[in-house]
Amino acid sequence: MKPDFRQFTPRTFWLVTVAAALVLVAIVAIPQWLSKQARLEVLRSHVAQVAQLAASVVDGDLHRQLLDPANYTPELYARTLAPLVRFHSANPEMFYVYTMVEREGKTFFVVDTAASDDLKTPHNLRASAYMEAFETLDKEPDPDWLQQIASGHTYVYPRFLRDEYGYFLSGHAPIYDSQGRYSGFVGVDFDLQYYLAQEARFRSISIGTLIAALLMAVLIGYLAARYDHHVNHRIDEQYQISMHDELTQLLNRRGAMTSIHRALATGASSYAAILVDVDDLKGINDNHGHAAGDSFLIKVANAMRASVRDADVCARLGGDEFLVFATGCDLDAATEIARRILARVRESSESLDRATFGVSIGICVTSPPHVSFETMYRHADQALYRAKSGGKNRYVIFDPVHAVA
Ligand SMILES: Nc1nc2c(ncn2[C@@H]2O[C@H](COP(=O)(O)OP(=O)(O)OP(=O)(O)O)[C@@H](O)[C@H]2O)c(=O)[nH]1
Repeated sequence: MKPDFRQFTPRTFWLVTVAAALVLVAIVAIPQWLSKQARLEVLRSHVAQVAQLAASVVDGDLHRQLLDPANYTPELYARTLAPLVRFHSANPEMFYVYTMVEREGKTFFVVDTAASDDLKTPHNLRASAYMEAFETLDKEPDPDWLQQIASGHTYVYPRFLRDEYGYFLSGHAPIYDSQGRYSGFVGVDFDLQYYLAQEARFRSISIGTLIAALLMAVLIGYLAARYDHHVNHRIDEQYQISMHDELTQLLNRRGAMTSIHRALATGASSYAAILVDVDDLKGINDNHGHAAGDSFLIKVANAMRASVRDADVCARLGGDEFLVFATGCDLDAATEIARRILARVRESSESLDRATFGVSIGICVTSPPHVSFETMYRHADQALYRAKSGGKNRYVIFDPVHAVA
């Protein structure tokens, strides 16, 4: 059989897809987020090392002299700057390389490699002037960052920060003169673009794995929804089989009882129980074979089905006993149903070429408040007994006068 791919339960599809997407995206995204943090940490330690190297190339004695504006000469500035320019030219991934000094909590540029014509850099840099004040536009993440540098630590910002030169991850390392005195500090700036260029290589992998996770979630949702549909379909099929008679496809006793209880709950004005019993089925079996008996049972079932409304309960209770349970059905309507069944059975037995084939019918009609199926069934059965004893192939209405307790 060709599979029908539309056969699935949409509700299950969406529930499972969303749940699977949450789990899979979390499984994919959390390691990605953690590895992004790890990559930033790797970059920070790289920036720290570069800052330490830059600090080590600065002549601390010259730099110490330059910290006092009274000592400033272009010549002293150029001599102090020269080794830093060579260092910067050898490491073109850096943006700005400079030195600074702190005065009363504020920072001022001392030398800046961007001020040198000898600097070899692919970047278009704006040079800061000697003793130009510096300020970040973002809030300083560590209020004591200057104290940390002054006490000998290499300080790297925890994240990229914005100042008037751009977005940078900056590293700062202290400079010491030949007597070991703290003499200002070096700054190296790594531009955000540098970081983004590194990250771009990971981004396509991240997006690819996220899309794969989402597609996987959709597939899981679809397979779960198909399985759910299949299982429900099988359960439904089993339920239908358990409720129906195999030979006639009418409801069986269990199916009848379920439908009757549902019908009784509707609180209709009247109910009719019409019991139909095949006449002399044993004789039919004996004389014409079991198959003929079966065939007649099917004809009786068809005659009953054709004589009632779709909403009425039409069942084979077992053997040769059938039942119609009709809701909102008064005595006239019930009698009419019985007549129709008899007529149709007669028609079908003519086609069987056996005038003796027939059914007997017992009718019981009741109105609320005292509607009990068990009682109705018993009364219909008493009426049926009278139909049989009265000569068969007829219907009899239950008469309380003949009631047997
Ligand atoms: N062919 C066939 N016969 C069945 C089936 N179920 C029950 N029977 C037969 O139906 C007969 C019912 O016998 P009885 O209850 O004596 O009823 P009856 O022979 O119809 O006689 P009356 O009801 O008195 O008219 C039995 O011989 C069962 O074997 C069935 O599914 N197919």
